[in-house]
Amino acid sequence: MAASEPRPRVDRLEPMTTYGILGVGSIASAIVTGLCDGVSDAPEIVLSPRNADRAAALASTFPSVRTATTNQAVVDASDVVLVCVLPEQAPEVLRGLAFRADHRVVSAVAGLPLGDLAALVAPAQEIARSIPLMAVATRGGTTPVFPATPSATTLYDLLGTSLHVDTEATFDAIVGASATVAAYFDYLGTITAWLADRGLAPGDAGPYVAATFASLTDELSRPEVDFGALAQAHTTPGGLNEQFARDLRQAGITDAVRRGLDRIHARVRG
Ligand SMILES: NC(=O)C1=CN([C@@H]2O[C@H](COP(=O)(O)OP(=O)(O)OC[C@H]3O[C@@H](n4cnc5c(N)ncnc54)[C@H](OP(=O)(O)O)[C@@H]3O)[C@@H](O)[C@H]2O)C=CC1
Repeated sequence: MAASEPRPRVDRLEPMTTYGILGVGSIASAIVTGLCDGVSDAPEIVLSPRNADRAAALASTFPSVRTATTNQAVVDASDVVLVCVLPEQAPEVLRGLAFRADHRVVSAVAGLPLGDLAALVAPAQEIARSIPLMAVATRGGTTPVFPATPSATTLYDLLGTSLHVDTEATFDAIVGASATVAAYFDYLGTITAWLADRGLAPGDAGPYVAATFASLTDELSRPEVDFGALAQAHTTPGGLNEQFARDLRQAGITDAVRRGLDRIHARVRG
């Protein structure tokens, strides 16, 4: 199945769950799309009013989606509240809202610790952090959740697979690891620019590099993925892949990646 083709939904939705979403940006749009696109019994979803154009576009595309007039109206109408605002916006947005004890809260906000989140949404008890990626739009996301509350695991199993994480420190390490995507594209961009500098038309260089790495997707899709074995499988002794990997290691790239991750982890842990 192509990566962009929506997967069939696994039917594990609790009956009558209404999702409320605070912050209708990129990740919220992906979640709404994954919950609703091609789904005949999509859940009711209530969107916060800010970013009205994006909310209106989702509401007009999916019949079970509507926009509330205030953030409090989103919370009042919802069983499960998804927090999808930016980290710096979250305390102010949540502080002004009244939650019920039976509200379930799932936060996508990177860097907002569970304890701080719990204080902001009190008296709600069932609270989880999560790291959704854009693949949730096609129900192909693997989403780390901490703790693995029923509402968080149900939601992300509908959107692909939930990954249950045991401690908040490990969860924050995954937040750090998820910050490596821009660097990955920068790496591919560097290879593309280098090829263009050596005469390949820029319009051909990008698609060539993209196709080279896209062709590896199947190898990444296996549940028992082993990066050491994959590296070995792509290495001929004395060959070009071996030389390039050695050059990068000797230049300190591996250590730089670890140091960068350490710095991100420290930042996420505050
Ligand atoms: N994008 C991603 O791949 C991932 C994102 N996340 C997390 O998800 C969260 C959202 O990220 P992302 O979707 O990329 O960010 P966006 O900036 O795209 O979305 C945030 C949205 O929140 C809205 N907003 C701001 N203030 C309020 C408010 N008072 N009430 C209601 N809505 C408000 C913003 O509106 P406006 O534009 O008008 O300011 C914007 O639409 C972040 O905390 C991020 O850490 C986590 C994993 C992956």
